[in-house]
Amino acid sequence: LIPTTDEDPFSEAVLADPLPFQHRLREAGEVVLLERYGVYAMGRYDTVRSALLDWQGFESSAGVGITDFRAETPWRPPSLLLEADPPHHNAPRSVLAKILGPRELRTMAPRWQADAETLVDEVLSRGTEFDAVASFAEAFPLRVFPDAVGIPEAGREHLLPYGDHLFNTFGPENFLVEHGAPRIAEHSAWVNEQCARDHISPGGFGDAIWAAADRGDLTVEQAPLVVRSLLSAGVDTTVHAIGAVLHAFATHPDQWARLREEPALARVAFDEAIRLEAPVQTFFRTTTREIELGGVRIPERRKILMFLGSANADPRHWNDPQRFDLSRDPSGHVGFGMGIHQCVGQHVARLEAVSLVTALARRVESIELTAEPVRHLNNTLRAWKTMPMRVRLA
Ligand code: HEM
Ligand SMILES: CC(C)Cc1ccc(C(=O)O)cc1
Repeated sequence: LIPTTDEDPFSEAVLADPLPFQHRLREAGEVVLLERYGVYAMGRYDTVRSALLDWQGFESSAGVGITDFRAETPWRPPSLLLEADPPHHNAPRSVLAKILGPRELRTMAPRWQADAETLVDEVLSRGTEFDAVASFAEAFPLRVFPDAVGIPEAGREHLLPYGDHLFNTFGPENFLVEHGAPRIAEHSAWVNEQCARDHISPGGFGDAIWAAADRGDLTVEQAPLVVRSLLSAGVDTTVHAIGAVLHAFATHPDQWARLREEPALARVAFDEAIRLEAPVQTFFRTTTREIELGGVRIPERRKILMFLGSANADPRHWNDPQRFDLSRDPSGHVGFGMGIHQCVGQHVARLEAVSLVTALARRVESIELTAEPVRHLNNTLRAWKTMPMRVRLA
């Protein structure tokens, strides 16, 4: 007998507060049939982790959204990394892994740290009360990342809405997808234009991708799509990850005090916030054969919804999972995925967040919320729209 539920994980209520649904999902079994969509779901840590590692059984090339690319034409050409499996996945992945690796980023660390201090000084010069989303979570990634990719200044306002719609399209065509549909052609046209070689300035990530094509590590047809991956995956995710870190510290003042005593804790704080808040909550895989899990026989070619946020909050694997605790070892969390598709940009994201948090910790004694923060709803992302904050200067 297959555990089933007729709940809608993409409803406004569940997207606004997914924890109660995730608890019911974990309790219902290892694999649960979501009747409303005819797809299967998994919310426990062990099950999600093993499915992510089994890329042969649970493939990405049919898309990581609810639609099966074999049945429906995707709204944009599939990603050569996210929506590809070995062997096609291999070359684009190894090219990006080299470009976005921790060693390559070492040259950017001092520059991003200085940019973060400049931004913090600018914001604090205007006062000690502000909206942390607009002033920091959105402002910092948009200040450093497009320049690091090497795209022109004009039109960067297309980046956030492009990514927001992309992440919505991983879910069903609900109110959120309808909201973004009218302008996505315009955002998409701009994003695709920036991936062309003549829009990329020398020295950045985009230039390195085109250099890989010159070397023959990529074809010239693949290069623009690999640049598109950076513009698709590298903006909204870091914006909402920084929002998650700031929200975690603002709601756990004792952990902010610990960070100020030991600034090196900024790195583990980033991963602990990603574990706890999981800016990327869910995505799908597609079964390539009949798979039996938890006594449930999943037919082949069925979509499986992986709940990363739920896995990161599973009490079967984590002690006191809802606590933001800098003395915890968050390694093994699935907030960046796991296995061959694990986030190739995580070091970029970590460097952005650590740069900003370190700059704040130098100047700010304490942070607190001055009003209830407001959620930004998205079918995939867990995000804040506004986060009213007050700081006390050191
Ligand atoms: C904190 C911010 C971020 C989070 C939470 C995040 C999360 C993820 C997750 C969960 C995956 C796995 C997707 C899957 O298994 O299907 C992934 C893959 C990926 N991410 Fe990130 N990401 C972040 C930042 C970035 C940044 C800054 C970049 C680019 C600079 C990036 C580029 C990618 C790419 C290209 C993939 C596909 C990798 C592959 O399929 O081999 N991400 N990310
Ligand atoms: C969590 C992932 C779904 C984020 C992501 C988005 C887009 C791409 C791409 O390659 O376009 C890669 C990764």
